[in-house]
Amino acid sequence: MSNQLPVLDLSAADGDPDARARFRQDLHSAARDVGFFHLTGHGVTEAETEDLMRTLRAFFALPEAERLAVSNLNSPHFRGYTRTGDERTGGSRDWRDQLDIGAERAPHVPGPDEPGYWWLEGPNQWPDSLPELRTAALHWIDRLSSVARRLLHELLAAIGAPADFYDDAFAERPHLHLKLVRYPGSAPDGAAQGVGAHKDYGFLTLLLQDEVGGLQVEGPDGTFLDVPKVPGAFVINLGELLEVATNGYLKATNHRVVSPPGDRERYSVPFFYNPRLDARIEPVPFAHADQAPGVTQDSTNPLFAEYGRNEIKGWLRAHPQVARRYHAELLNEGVGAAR
Ligand SMILES: O=C(O)CCC(=O)C(=O)O
Ligand SMILES: [Fe+2]
Repeated sequence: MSNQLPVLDLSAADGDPDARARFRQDLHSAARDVGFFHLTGHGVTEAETEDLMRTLRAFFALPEAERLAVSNLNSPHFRGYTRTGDERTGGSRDWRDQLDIGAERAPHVPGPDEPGYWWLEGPNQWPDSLPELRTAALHWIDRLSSVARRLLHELLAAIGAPADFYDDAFAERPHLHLKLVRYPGSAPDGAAQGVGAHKDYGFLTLLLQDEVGGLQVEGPDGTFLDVPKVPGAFVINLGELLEVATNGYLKATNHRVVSPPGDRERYSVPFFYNPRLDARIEPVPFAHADQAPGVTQDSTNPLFAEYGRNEIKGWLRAHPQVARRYHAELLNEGVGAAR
């Protein structure tokens, strides 16, 4: 099955009251029933998108040595380039390479009384020979945060919650995260795992994908549906913190990427709209709170209301080499127990 997800037009939120009410209704159902949808009317132009994609292609076309010069094995902050095959999801090897980028900040080495998740704050690594990458990526982070902020406000209003309820959680030092990703065709052993089934850890993910396809979302009956590209649209999905925030009324949805056939490459750019690492996500009061079933109980993937804890569990299990090299003490404490 394909193309089953709703397409929502964010510009309707600024339209007449009827259009806005309809938009919120559709947003409410899409977020509650599937947790995945396409978003148009976001205001990001084709030229901006083309600019980012051109830079992304230039990055992956660099000689491997230049990509490895910014390897995340150099970074206790999990920033930089991950080689194909070095990342794991669901305990199995993913077949993609990627560059992890976040807000540009000085390293935050946690003191003895500070939680280990402060390691996630730190500088990015940029390839010397592609200075335009830094400009394009930081611009994209800026643009998409304002789209995500509007969307989160609309979503909260749509479920009958105060739209600004989480503004403090995002104030000053939101832990924004961008990934440039390449799926380089199928792995030699024929395993089809581009990235294994998982949920995202924060509030909202805004994904730009090319035409190749392979992204799949898990439906309520456990089968995975294709999410083909809709021109001009971002794919939006809800992360674990929105599930925590609404006590399970909204669900973080499992998704995965199946490797493209043969040596066909696929590119994607997920942007994760995340709050401050030390934000504690209090339950939001909202109109349907009495229908909330509680958050998903999964002993292999506990959900934490303190965002930094929820985030670092994911990094430690996805990047075992970085974890072993720099964070043995966190592994020993059981932070990010494998799933
Ligand atoms: O590449 C994609 O389409 C999705 C990637 C993804 O789900 C992730 O990196 O969290
Ligand atoms: Fe994801």
